[in-house]
Amino acid sequence: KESPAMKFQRQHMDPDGPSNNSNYCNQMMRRRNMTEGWCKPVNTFVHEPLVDVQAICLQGNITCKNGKPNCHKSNSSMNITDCHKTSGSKYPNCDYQTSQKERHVIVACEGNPYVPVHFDASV
Ligand SMILES: Nc1ncnc2c1ncn2[C@@H]1O[C@H](C(=O)NS(=O)(=O)C[C@H]2[C@@H](O)[C@H](n3ccc(=O)[nH]c3=O)O[C@@H]2CO)[C@@H](O)[C@H]1O
Repeated sequence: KESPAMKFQRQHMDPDGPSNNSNYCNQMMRRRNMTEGWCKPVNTFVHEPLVDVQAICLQGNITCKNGKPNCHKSNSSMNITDCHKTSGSKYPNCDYQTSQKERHVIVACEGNPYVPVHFDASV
């Protein structure tokens, strides 16, 4: 069974990216298995070293969107790519818009070791 930490890495980590090709999201959403059963509507990939994203758990503690107290906001902005399902996207042909951004990242952390398990937002 995939752990929450490994699920976070599968869904949100791409240190080697971004390739600024407009097909990045179409490729990566499939490759990371987020187009099975449905087209996941929104997904962000973070293009920073895993250790830097794990370090967010030690940074600004804030309330998550769901009201839980275990979210943390990165001190500095990070290289990310937002993938948004297009209006024309029809399962199983999931189609995404690829947007490269520099944003502060907000993740939820859990466990021991205390690591990212959920991507909450970017600001
Ligand atoms: N405080 C917590 N503490 C611990 N765990 C917590 C906590 N909160 C949730 N989980 C868990 O996380 C799991 C999960 O998949 N949550 S999810 O909301 O659907 C994820 C969102 C995100 O993937 C994506 N998105 C969204 C915006 C954006 O900019 N970028 C972007 O990528 O869209 C998704 C839907 O919004 C679920 O098991 C839930 O129980």
